[in-house]
Amino acid sequence: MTAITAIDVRGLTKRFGPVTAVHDVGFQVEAGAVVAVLGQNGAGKTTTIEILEGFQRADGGHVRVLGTDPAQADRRWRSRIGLVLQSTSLDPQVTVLEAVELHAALYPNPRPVDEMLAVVGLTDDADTRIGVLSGGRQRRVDLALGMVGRPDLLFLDEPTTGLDPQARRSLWAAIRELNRSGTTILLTTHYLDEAQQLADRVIVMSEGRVIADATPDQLRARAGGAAVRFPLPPSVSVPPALARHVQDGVLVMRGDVGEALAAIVGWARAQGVDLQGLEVGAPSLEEAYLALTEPDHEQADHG
Ligand SMILES: Nc1ncnc2c1ncn2[C@@H]1O[C@H](COP(=O)(O)OP(=O)(O)OP(=O)(O)O)[C@@H](O)[C@H]1O
Repeated sequence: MTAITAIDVRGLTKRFGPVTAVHDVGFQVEAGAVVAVLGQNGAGKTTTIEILEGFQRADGGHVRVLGTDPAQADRRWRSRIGLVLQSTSLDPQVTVLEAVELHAALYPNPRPVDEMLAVVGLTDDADTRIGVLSGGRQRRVDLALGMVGRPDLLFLDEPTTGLDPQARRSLWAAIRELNRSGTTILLTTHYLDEAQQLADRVIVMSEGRVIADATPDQLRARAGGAAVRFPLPPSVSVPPALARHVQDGVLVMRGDVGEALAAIVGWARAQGVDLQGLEVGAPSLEEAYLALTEPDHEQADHG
């Protein structure tokens, strides 16, 4: 592919009756990048991505995907796009091998099917009927179908929702491998660790608008300086001055690290609390994301 910009969106708007689902959205995705689109339920992610995939029409704005307006796209364009949708209905009677072979036949230059099965860790399940696979293994089949056509651009909608940690890690490895081979990837996820692991850039949507477009590290840096974190052991209670910094069972203090440490260490010594698990570091991507999308989320600055 010669174009440098795989996705170019400007002033994109989409309304459903009185609801403006997408409002003046703009972003670009460079060829070769992995970009994650994050946002709460109803933020407008699916609508935006379905417009990029050519499944919905925009009401306004400029959209180019691999240099083409998806609303006008032809089969050749479609053969350069891979899709892993949130839910796929596969024929439970066909085997894994058959499903991937059938799908590969739709593309002009597919990957060898056995190689594809190896990448997603399904070699041993090649002859298993899809209906008897676990949910996680079915998700690997979805991924194999999305990747087998050697797409220039892959849309991944919540690729690892519901998978166990090992399966998620091996799917991340498969996604990275595909990206290294040159595929641009746009993914949606509700897992911040997934975005941190995979994405070069994160686009955060809220109420139909883009509210942040930056690298994960930039978002973390924007969320404030280092924080001191201490996951509270069960049944340990903290005094009121510290209690207001507790979020989901974790004591999180920002601001002057020395002061925060002194307060925690002083209290822990007095109470005989073991400080195993105490950490000092930049805010996690999850903390940065929550600060952006939930304005009331506690931005604890101790004192
Ligand atoms: N076909 C439709 N008809 C009417 N309203 C719709 C339609 N599709 C989406 N919406 C509305 O548009 C807004 C954006 O929805 P969208 O599905 O794009 O959000 P999302 O960020 O993908 O959410 P989720 O994380 O739940 O998938 C919501 O208010 C939703 O109710």
